[in-house]
Amino acid sequence: MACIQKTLRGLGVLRQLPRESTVNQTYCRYASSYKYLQVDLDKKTKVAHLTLARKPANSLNCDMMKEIAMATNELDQDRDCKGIIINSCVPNIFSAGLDLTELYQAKELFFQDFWRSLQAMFSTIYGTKVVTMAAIEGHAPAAGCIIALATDYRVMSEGKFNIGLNESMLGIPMNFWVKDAFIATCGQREGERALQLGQMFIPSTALQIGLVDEVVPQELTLPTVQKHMKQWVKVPGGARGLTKSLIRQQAMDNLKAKADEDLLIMTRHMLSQPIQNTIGAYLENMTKKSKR
Ligand SMILES: CCCCCCCC/C=C\CC(=O)SCCNC(=O)CCNC(=O)[C@H](O)C(C)(C)COP(=O)(O)OP(=O)(O)OC[C@H]1O[C@@H](n2cnc3c(N)ncnc32)[C@H](O)[C@@H]1OP(=O)(O)O
Repeated sequence: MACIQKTLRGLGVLRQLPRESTVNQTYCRYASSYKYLQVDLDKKTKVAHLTLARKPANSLNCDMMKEIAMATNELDQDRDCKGIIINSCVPNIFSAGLDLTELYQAKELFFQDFWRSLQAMFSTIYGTKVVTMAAIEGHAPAAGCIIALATDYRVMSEGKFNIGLNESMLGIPMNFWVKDAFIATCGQREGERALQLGQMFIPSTALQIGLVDEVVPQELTLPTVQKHMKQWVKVPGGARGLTKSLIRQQAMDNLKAKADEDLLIMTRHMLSQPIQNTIGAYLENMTKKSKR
């Protein structure tokens, strides 16, 4: 917890977090606190479900990313929470990645807030001591994939879904902490290939390269994650949590140390005319596609 708070403070996000909620004995303590999430903590199992709930595609706008960081931070501090399952209430879409409508023609100040919120969302999930798992019941491109990469265990549904980091296909260069998270999960060779090509993977290939840990029929995705979570939370939390920190601390420290530099580089790239043109064209295509 101290580690996450230090990082969030470093990223300038902690001051935006709400004060710790007052403890009450309700079953779902967090249920109505968020606009774009449903957060339910089961005090018996000590497992929370953090459900992404921004229709139509769970595209991640600035406020939603802040909410995800806040909710994860709140659960991280809750003695009644040992595990967080991230899933989606949008059929066939885990998350469509960053909200491109907010990135298009963004003002610099807004973009900075947006990018810091992305950094905070990732580092809060990546750095929490509690067990985190993703139930990926549909598409998970770009920042959707980044949320999944931040967790400890990923189960994806069979089907015509894609997961991966397609940024270079959008003309957008990869940044260091996303690259590091991908390579930590899939290895150097896959990283070199997949990130340069901006490759998206169908579930079976994602499984082969280690991007997800299991692929199951869609209706079994959440139950499978719940089954694994039950096992993981039985491991003594102190030892497991410290082991997790030991493994992830270096990446957390790097992100904290280089967050401002990352922001500067991404501001320059993302607000540049060529990338703005690409995002504009991409949005136009999506609008045409959904009118068809
Ligand atoms: C950009 C910075 C990069 C820097 C590199 C560092 C790493 C940064 C991290 C991440 C970068 C990103 O996340 S960029 C976003 C990339 N996302 C995508 O490329 C996905 C785009 N969407 C899709 O491919 C598809 O929508 C889908 C496969 C997710 C689902 O397809 P489906 O056919 O089921 O649905 P529709 O395409 O009709 O979409 C429904 C609805 O949602 C809107 N939508 C979808 N995606 C986005 C989005 N990313 N932002 C905003 N809006 C989105 C789409 O327009 C439809 O809207 P309408 O119904 O209103 O038309």
